[in-house]
Amino acid sequence: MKKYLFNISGGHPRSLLPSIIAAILEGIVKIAPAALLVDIFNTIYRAFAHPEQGLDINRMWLVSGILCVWLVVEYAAYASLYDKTYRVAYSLAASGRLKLAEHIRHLSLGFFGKRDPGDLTNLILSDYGQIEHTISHNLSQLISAIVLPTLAFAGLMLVNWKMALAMFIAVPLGAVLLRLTDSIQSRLSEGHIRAKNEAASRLQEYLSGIREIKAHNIGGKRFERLRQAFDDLKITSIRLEAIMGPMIMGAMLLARSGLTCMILVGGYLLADGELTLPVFLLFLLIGTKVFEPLTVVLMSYGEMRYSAYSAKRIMDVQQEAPLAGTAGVQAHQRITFDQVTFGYEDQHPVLKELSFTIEPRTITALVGPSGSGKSTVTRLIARFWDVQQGVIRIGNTPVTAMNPEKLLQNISVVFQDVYLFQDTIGNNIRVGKKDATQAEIEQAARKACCHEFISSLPQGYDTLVGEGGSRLSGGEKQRISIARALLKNASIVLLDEATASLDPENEAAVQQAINELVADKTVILIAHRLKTIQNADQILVLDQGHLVEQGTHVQLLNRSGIYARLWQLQQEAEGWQVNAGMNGNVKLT
Ligand SMILES: Nc1ncnc2c1ncn2[C@@H]1O[C@H](COP(=O)(O)OP(=O)(O)OP(=O)(O)O)[C@@H](O)[C@H]1O
Repeated sequence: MKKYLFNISGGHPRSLLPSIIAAILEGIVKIAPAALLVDIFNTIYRAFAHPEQGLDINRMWLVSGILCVWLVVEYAAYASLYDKTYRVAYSLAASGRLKLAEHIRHLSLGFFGKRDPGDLTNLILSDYGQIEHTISHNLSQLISAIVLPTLAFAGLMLVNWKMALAMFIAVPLGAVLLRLTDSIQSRLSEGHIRAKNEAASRLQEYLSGIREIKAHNIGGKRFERLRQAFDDLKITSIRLEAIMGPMIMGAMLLARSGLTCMILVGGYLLADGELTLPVFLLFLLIGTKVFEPLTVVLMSYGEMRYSAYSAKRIMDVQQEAPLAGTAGVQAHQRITFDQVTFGYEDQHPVLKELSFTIEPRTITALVGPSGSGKSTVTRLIARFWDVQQGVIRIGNTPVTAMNPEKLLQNISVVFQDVYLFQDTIGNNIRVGKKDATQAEIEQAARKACCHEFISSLPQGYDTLVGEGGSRLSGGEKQRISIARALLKNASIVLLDEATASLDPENEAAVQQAINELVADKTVILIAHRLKTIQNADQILVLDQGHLVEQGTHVQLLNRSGIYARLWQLQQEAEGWQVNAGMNGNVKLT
């Protein structure tokens, strides 16, 4: 129970205290009128036993009056309970969701490789939703189910212990039966959450890949994966209800069988004269009232177990260690790779014993075949992952000792696939510097050659871009991301050259924007077209994770190695021209 409360409260069980106290008070308020009912029974019984005295109508008025006033007290207790539980439930879930999202941001990107996006979405939305429901509904029911029977048991023991024992004798048996189902429930909940995550991931894949699905006409196949995921979800949902339902029902009926037991015992005690009729009626009345919350809580037992599993999933992610490091970062420092070996999976290194130095304020180009590890080098400098062997230093400090946030303040990254937030263009540029003024934003946009096209839009910088920037062209998105980087003005620039897929006009604009960005910076550039890096201070040639050549453009050409071969190939490709004849045939010359 303690661990359950600890987990569902996100490690802050004290925050549940107001709602627990409110639930206990509400339980007491609910059971208290039972004592008045005894008095009414007695008054009526006396009137029947001694007809000559008649019914004490004044006492009936008095007790009814107190019961009326008590309704107001009950209302106040309910209102306080609702206020406390809903406030706590929604506050805990809201702050927990944000805390978790913030925590995830501090984890290495390796964490995201292990989890599906649907899994993480469900974790933040659905698992917290489950906990929200448990705190707002099930927790007060659980407290009622503990408080009411306990108080009733204690009180009734004083009235007639045999009847009290008979009434409650089966409750522990029901509880034991329920405990026995715990491991089955956990396994079923786990399977259900897994199926839910898979369905969410497949749905996300289907929706985000809808363009490719249409273009390649693969709807049927992809839809099959989606259908399969939803089928699995249906099967696990039915299995969860079909197996757990009868078990919970069984426990519930077992617990309630105490009522029958009590009626039998009461019959014998009445016959022996050990029990008076009013007391017997009192037991009957309280019996039905006490088993009510117990029944309700047993009906929600499955939900509570499910939320315990949701809470465990959340706690597991919260316990993932964020990237460590506290050291600050100085601008314009040398970057050193010293015998660096790294693999996304431990057994498969993609960079092998890599050593090189990048001097401040120089341009280093990374060249090599696809999959040789160029992007990985840039990701390691930004510490998206930590290396397994060797060390990367900026100045004399290993990046693993640096505070990841401070490190990233010193780095501008321009990816090939630009992601824009669903916000205005101005705010997308402001990502580079939170407190930037409109003038600074426009200045950065001018340098990045995008001010003109932004100004030509009807709402200018206030134009909303679609999700991921879907309403802008590739070149426009590139320039906006360069404007962001210009505004950030970090001393290290990691650049994935992206001009290859642009039309000549956009390419020239993006190239001009890049030239503005890299001035006086330490630049690490992933180069796909070698003609753009002839003036780089050094070129590192990677092949299957090894550094195979290093030097300037001229030095590497003279070595007649891989770089010279790649250069030759690209020169030949540049010489080709596409001539489309009148008949539409395409000819390479
Ligand atoms: N997130 C990841 N998880 C697992 N493996 C990865 C991941 N990213 C890249 N890899 C693998 O690491 C290797 C190096 O990839 P990397 O992206 O660094 O190469 P690259 O030289 O930049 O390739 P390209 O020029 O095609 O972009 C490849 O074999 C790739 O499949």
